[in-house]
Amino acid sequence: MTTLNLPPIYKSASNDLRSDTFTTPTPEMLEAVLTATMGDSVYAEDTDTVRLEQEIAQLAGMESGLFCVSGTLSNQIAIRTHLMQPPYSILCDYRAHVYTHESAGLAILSQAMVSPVYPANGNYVTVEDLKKNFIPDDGDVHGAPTRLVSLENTLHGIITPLEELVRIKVWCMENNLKLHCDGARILNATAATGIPLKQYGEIFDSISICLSKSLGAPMGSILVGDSKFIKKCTHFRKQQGGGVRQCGIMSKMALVALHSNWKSKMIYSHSLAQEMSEFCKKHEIPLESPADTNFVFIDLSAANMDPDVLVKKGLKYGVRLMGGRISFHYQVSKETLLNAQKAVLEAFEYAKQHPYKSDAPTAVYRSASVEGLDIHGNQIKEIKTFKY
Ligand SMILES: Cc1ncc(COP(=O)(O)O)c(C=O)c1O
Ligand SMILES: C[C@@H](O)[C@H](N)C(=O)O
Repeated sequence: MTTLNLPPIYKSASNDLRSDTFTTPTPEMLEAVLTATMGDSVYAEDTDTVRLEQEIAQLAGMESGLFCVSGTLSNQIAIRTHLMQPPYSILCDYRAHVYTHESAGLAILSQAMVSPVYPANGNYVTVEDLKKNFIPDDGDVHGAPTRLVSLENTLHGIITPLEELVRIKVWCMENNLKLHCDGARILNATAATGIPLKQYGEIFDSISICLSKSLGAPMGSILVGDSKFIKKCTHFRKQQGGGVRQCGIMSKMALVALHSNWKSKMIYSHSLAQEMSEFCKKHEIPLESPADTNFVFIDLSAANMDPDVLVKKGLKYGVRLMGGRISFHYQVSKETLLNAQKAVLEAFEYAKQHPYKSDAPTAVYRSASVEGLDIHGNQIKEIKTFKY
């Protein structure tokens, strides 16, 4: 095994709590690239990619898998493939990524209306919530009948209980609805609950499984479903520019991540989130939702906390934050957790003296670096306000 002399750019994301998307490739992943297969993936000729797709599909108990360069692409082509003959609509949580953060893909690619669902329990959607927002295909020309339910598990790090997923599945079958899972962090759910991915696979018609989130690969997702469905998704993937050539470079790094002890890595990140959650509770810092897995969501409005102050406190302690969402992943160090706790507590104490109220719409994520540089590398005059 050669020892690559990596340039500093490959610094680990040990102090980056903006998202679990910020993990950087490990030296082992980079070494593996040197022996990656080099087939053209548009023709499904790349052995490492085919292997990755098959391994993930098998893990999920599904017939086929398809490599997508992003979770957004994976979600959008899945939903597009399930839907036939508009007008139609989909049901999803009002916070769902497919609805709020995929650039209106549902409206543009699928021509779908969305009925956003507000869970009565505040955390995860139940079948009762869905029934309240269901649009029947009863011939009424005013409506866009519900054709698909898209769930996100985990959503904001919250796990939907298996029994609720089963209840939703039964209802979907009774109403001839497709059921998709945005499983960007379904591996976190399976690591936290011990429920095999295959059991989730029995419930959903399709699952988008991100490689680039807590699993720690640098890129990509695997969309799983039955073979006929995946064959059609391949068509939409090409249409959307997702047919990539020598994909083995990416697939080999994902295989390294998949063959590592990913469950214990995720459980470690969940333990950090738990420590942060307990710390917040100890100091009566309000949280938006339970820290079931790798996220802690500070309730900024209840805390009267200015997200910009929190981000700046983070920088003071050498921690990268984006706002009230604090994201943990396996590369985060214990030292970073302690520094983040200092930053959060100081921001909370500051908020007591300078309560922050804002009715302005706030972005949830940001595309600019928290180090004060925008995406073009120009110095940001001031850090933008955003919700998380
Ligand atoms: C829940 C969820 N779904 C889907 C995505 C989209 O994944 P990608 O960023 O790879 O498009 C993300 C963000 O990365 C996400 O957080
Ligand atoms: C920014 C957002 O799209 C990404 N999925 C995240 O959770 O960080």
